[in-house]
Amino acid sequence: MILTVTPNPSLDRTYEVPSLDRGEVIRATGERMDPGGKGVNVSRAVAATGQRTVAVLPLGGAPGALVADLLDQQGIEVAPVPVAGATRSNIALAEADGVLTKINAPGPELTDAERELLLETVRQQSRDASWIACCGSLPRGLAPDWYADLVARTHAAGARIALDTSGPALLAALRERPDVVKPNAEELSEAVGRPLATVGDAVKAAEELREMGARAVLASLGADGQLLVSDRGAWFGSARVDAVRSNVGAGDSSLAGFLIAGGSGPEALASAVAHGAAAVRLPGSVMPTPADLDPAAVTVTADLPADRALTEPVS
Ligand SMILES: Nc1ncnc2c1ncn2[C@@H]1O[C@H](COP(=O)(O)OP(=O)(O)OP(=O)(O)O)[C@@H](O)[C@H]1O
Ligand SMILES: O=P(O)(O)OC[C@@]1(O)O[C@H](CO)[C@@H](O)[C@@H]1O
Repeated sequence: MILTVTPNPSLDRTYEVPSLDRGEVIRATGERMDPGGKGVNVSRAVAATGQRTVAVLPLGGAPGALVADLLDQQGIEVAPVPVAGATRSNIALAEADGVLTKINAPGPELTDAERELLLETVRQQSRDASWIACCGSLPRGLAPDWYADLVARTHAAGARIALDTSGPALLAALRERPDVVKPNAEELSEAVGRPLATVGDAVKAAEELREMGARAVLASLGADGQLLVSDRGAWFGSARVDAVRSNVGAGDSSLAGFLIAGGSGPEALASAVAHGAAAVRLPGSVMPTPADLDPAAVTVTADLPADRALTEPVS
């Protein structure tokens, strides 16, 4: 079973708009609602493959009830932590030319009792977990070392940890040796404090994250593909996508693909890339089913294209 932990889930509301004109009333041409938050998306993607997953998440207020309903409709097993504050709503504005603007709300502040209940729920659910994916930003009330503490506790109980977060929460948790971390290019650049212009720059940064404690680094580089750096070696994977519809949750879909394929080595990287490529062909944060995957379009190589310039360099 793959357990996911999303301390700050969201109701994701996507509006399709012709274009963004600041200061004007913009009439949306389409709208959709998805249960969101990075770990929630990982659970949705794992469940789409038929594997068992449980999502641990605080839920509160009317948006929280809606998230619970949407997850129920999708058949996702949830271990909810009731909280007094309302679950946040995150807004995505998708323009006709493909540009996506996101507004992520801070979310409710968790009380001491809610924080304890969240940890206790993770502890109870982690008994049958092969992997625990800890994902997303931390809500107010959880200190930056909250993930570090969770990694230390769950490692002691024998589960493997995948971590997808950023900033101080990522840096603190690295010290507890998570089994894999999944930064995107911006998060990787921020963690090492340098710009990334080439695949080689990303490889060096991933190696540095390993020196800081990560056992493996699965770095997602947007349209350029993904990189896996571990004690077994380093590989680069990519897949061509002709029509990108939405990249919301593509990283989460990738992490799910990586974990369901065993969570290490080139086969798991190939699965991560296939899931990322399939996710961007789908609208909003819809997660791919096995029928959406095109494994034949994926290339994985140990011959790293170090000099290749990143399509979207991070400055
Ligand atoms: N434009 C694209 N063309 C082809 N593949 C893409 C594109 N954008 C993303 N992907 C695939 O999806 C993966 C994840 O994308 P990205 O690096 O943007 O993740 P992310 O920033 O973590 O996303 P999120 O936080 O929304 O889940 C990429 O590594 C790649 O495999
Ligand atoms: O604010 P965070 O926790 O960093 O990210 C939250 C979020 O942007 O991540 C998911 C996509 O990866 C969305 O479902 C959700 O809205």
